[in-house]
Amino acid sequence: MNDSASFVAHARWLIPVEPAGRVLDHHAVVVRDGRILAVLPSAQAREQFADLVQVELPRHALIPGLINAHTHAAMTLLRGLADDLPLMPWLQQHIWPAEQRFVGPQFVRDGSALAAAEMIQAGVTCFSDMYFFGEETAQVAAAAGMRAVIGLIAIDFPSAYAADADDYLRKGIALHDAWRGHVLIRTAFAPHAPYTVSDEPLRRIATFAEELDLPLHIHLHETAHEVAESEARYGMRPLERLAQLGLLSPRLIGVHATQLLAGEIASLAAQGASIVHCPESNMKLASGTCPLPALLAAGVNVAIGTDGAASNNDLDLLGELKTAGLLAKLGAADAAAAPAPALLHMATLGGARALGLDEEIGSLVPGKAADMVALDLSAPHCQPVHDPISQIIYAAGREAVTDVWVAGRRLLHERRLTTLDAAAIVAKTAEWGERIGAADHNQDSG
Ligand SMILES: CSC[C@H]1O[C@@H](n2cnc3c(O)ncnc32)[C@H](O)[C@@H]1O
Ligand SMILES: [Zn+2]
Repeated sequence: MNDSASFVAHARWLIPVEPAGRVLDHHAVVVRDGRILAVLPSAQAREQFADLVQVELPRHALIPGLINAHTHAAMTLLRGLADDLPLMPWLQQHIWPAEQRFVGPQFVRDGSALAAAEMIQAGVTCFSDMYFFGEETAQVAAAAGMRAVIGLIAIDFPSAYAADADDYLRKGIALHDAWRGHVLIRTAFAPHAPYTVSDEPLRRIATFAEELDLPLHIHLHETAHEVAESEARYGMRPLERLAQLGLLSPRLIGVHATQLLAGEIASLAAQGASIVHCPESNMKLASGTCPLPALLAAGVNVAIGTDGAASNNDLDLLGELKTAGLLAKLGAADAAAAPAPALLHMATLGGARALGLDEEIGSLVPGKAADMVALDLSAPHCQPVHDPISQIIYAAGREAVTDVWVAGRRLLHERRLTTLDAAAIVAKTAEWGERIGAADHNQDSG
């Protein structure tokens, strides 16, 4: 652990997330060896911990690091490639052909570095990824000092990454073994979706997830078309099929969930499963609306994700929270739906719980890792600060993020990336932009 992992951060407002909705004025977080030792009034901290470096955040709110619970990091290189399409034509006619043509280790490395830079600048300290060549994303995240949960993917069709179901599983387990015990990198099984993974691999994945004690991350009930196709093909809805195959458990992280019956919400709650809400991707692809207020009312653990940059088109998690709040209020015709503290919970403790990391991250309490984000609320568009939590979500946004720490290491220092070379990343991205832009991605255009 480096020296800088021990310090005292003094914030104008400290928002620990636990207990929910609490805002502490003029409080400090004492960090020792990358862990939170204490949270206490600043004046007291200055006396008791005078020997440590004092970090001053006089105009700032200090919150737990944000957790992007569903993304495809390397898809930053496909940002804006195919807008204004619904999910299946978007995937089948544009994204999958482009991936077949371009995705390889270097693509994933460069795209993941771009995503890491964007996410750190937006206050994201941990992301859960689902993409080909996860080893590359793991290396990029670890080198950047970010936490990541790398998806051990499975899909029924061959790719540059793997030939068949056995190959995907073998490579996934090798990836898991290679990173076992790493401080920042974890893994999760990540079968793509019920409509692209057959029964046999899904059954095996459920068994492996139990044996290895890993989460199970899958796109689920993303569109009405997915549900109708499952009914026609299997005689049941996707969630029911997953339940029959042994996937419905506290490990399950279902992403999107725009089509849920009341009984399905009840069984997700009863099983302790988690849902990742991706409102902007759902809106952009016109996939449907995740019933956030009903999920929260039923006690389902809800996290938030951006999805990939090709269907969003950014990795701005605070922006995603604002969208989630506005959409919930409109959809429920209830301005009290999804209050700001509940939204912040989704991006912190809710994400941590979904990923099985809630003992380690998700709130600013003693014992947890010092994953923290400082936001400067002094800009005109953030003034006055009646309610810092509301301000962060509805007025400040990612532009206010000035400093980011993971396990006490400062990855963003007064808006400057410390572990990534932004100029080099942008230059490499421009090269990919030219290569990808020069190609024809529309499978229908002959
Ligand atoms: C097996 S790697 C992940 C796979 O998922 C594709 N993808 C990206 N966004 C979505 C989405 O919203 N729904 C379904 N699939 C998606 C991505 O392009 C990769 O092929
Ligand atoms: Zn996705």
